[in-house]
Parts: sequence; structure tokens; C-alpha cells
Amino acid sequence: MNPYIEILRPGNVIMAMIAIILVAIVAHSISIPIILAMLAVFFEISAGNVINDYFDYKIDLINKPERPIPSGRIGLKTARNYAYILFLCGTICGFLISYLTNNWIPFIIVLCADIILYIYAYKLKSTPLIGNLTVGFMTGLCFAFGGFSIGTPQMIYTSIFLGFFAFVMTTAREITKDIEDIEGDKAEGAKTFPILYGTKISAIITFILIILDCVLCPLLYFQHIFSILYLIIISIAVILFIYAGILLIRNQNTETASKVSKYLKIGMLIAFVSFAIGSF
Ligand SMILES: CC(C)=CCC/C(C)=C/CC/C(C)=C/CC/C(C)=C/COC[C@H](O)COP(=O)(O)O
Ligand SMILES: CC(C)=CCC/C(C)=C/CC/C(C)=C/CC/C(C)=C/COP(=O)(O)OP(=O)(O)O
Ligand SMILES: [Mg+2]
Repeated sequence: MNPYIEILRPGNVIMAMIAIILVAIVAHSISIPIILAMLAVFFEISAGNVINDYFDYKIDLINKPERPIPSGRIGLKTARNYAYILFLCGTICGFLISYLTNNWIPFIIVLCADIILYIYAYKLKSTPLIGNLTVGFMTGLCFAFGGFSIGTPQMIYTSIFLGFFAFVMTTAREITKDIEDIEGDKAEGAKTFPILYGTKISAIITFILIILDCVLCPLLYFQHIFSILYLIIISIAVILFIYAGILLIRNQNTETASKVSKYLKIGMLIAFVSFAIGSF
């Protein structure tokens, strides 16, 4: 793959854009602001990923040497400039949404995203738990951003509700990723939660977060946000989430953590399908 596309982490970018599409599907509305919101998320998360790889260059030499910067396919300075251009494009999209809707909240959210994504990559990543909560929060914010770009009180409420589930599950996955990356993070002197408090307690926290999401997710049906079809499809995701959580409680080696991280992502994709089909 072209390294300039690879460094954006297209899979995650597409998932985040789907989150905005889902908000549009739930609202049964497609408009210029929602298309701009998709573009803003595309640029912001891409920028976040590039700046993350820029600051994590040394850690990734150990954990992920095949990535574009440590493998030498993109220069360090080029990556930094690339991230700045992506941040600028995202900010312009945020400004346009606010200008067109006469509502400045989307623009403020994008400005906050610029600052948080930069600070996360620069410093927060190695701040135990706060770093994980930040990525979770940003991912949840993606849904809320879609809701605020539509602007109706009902959609703002619904999108924050959806964002809560994304926040909890993404935080669980981020802790799992820290368990997976423990070797390289240790070598670089990062103080992630598993390094400081151990992998067992990290796995227990991950499990609690997974169960929290799984127990609360029927609320999206009982609050009349989604139809019964949602409940049927989300059950498949719930089984996978719980299975992944149990695997991690049993074993916290790198291989298992990597598998669990993958399963959680697949569960998220199934949740996306349940949101889309449950909207009709
Ligand atoms: C029970 C229930 C209703 C769960 C639903 C959870 C849900 C809707 C999750 C969706 C999360 C979401 C919007 C993900 C988009 C992709 C994304 C931005 C993920 C965050 O990625 C950061 C990560 O560290 C990147 O790492 P990697 O994937 O290993 O490259
Ligand atoms: C609401 C708006 C406008 C944008 C939201 C943008 C989103 C969805 C951000 C969520 C995810 C995020 C914070 C991505 C960028 C940073 C990133 C790649 C974090 C994970 O990095 P590491 O913790 O270093 O893990 P890796 O080992 O995968 O590099
Ligand atoms: Mg990184």
C-alpha cells in the first residue's frame, strides 16, 4: 500500500466516517453539513494517526517496525508536515459546518480535537489511563460531532448516547492494546497502566468496561432509538465482546491481547451493522 495512505490507518478512518453515516441514517437525513462532518472526521483522525506515528517513531521501531516511518518509507519531517496539512483541512471543514448552520459548536469540537489529538500524541499516550480515556473520549465524540452537525435536540441526545457506548468500548480496547504493546512501551520508558499496575488488573478493568457496555446496550432499544432488529444483531456482538473479555482475563500475553483487540474491533463493526439495520 502507498505509505501516505497506510499511515492514515484507512480501516480506522473508514470506521470513524461510518460513525457519522450512522448518525445520518438514524436521523434519516443527509445534508451538506453532515457530508462536511464526514470529511472533518476523515481529516482529523488521519491527522491524529500521522502525528501519533510521528511522536511514536522510536516506540514503533520495536512494536510496529513495519509502519511507514520506522520502515523508512516516510521521513520524519515529511510526516509532521503531512499531519499539519491534514489538521488544517479538518479545521476548515469544521469552520464550514458552523458557518453554514450558524452553530459554532461543530467548529469548537474540531478545534478541541486538533488540540487533544496533538497533546495525546505528544504526551498523554504515556499517561496511565488518561491516555486510554482520551482515545475513548475522542472516538465517542465522533458520534456526538455528527449529532451536533445535524443540530436537532433529539439527534444531539441520541448521538451522545451512541458516543457513550463507543467511549466505553474503545477505552477497553485501548487498555488491551497497552497490554499488547507492553514490551516496546517499557523499553521507551512509557508509563502505561499495564506497566505500572500489571496486566492482570488491566485485564479486569477491560472486562468490567466490556460488561458495562454489554449490560447497558439494550437501553438503545428500550429508549426507542432502534428497532428489535438492533437487539437481535447486537446480541452477536455482545457474545463476541464477552468472549474476548474472558480470553483476556485468562491470559494477558501479547498474542492474546492482540487477538482480543481484533475481536473487539470486529464486535464494533457488528455493532455498526446493528445500528444501521435497527434504524429501519
Ligand atoms: C455494546 C455496544 C453497543 C458497543 C458499541 C461500541 C461502538 C459503537 C464502537 C465504535 C467505535 C468507533 C466509532 C470506532 C472507529 C474507529 C476508531 C477511531 C478507533 C479508535 O482507534 C484508536 C486506535 O488506537 C487505533 O488503533 P488500531 O486500530 O490498532 O490501529
Ligand atoms: C470529533 C472529531 C472532529 C474528530 C474525532 C477524531 C477521532 C475519531 C479520534 C479517535 C481516535 C484517535 C484519538 C486517533 C488518533 C490517535 C491514535 C492513533 C491513537 C492510538 O495510538 P497509540 O496509543 O500510540 O497506539 P498505536 O500503537 O496503534 O500507535
Ligand atoms: Mg502510536
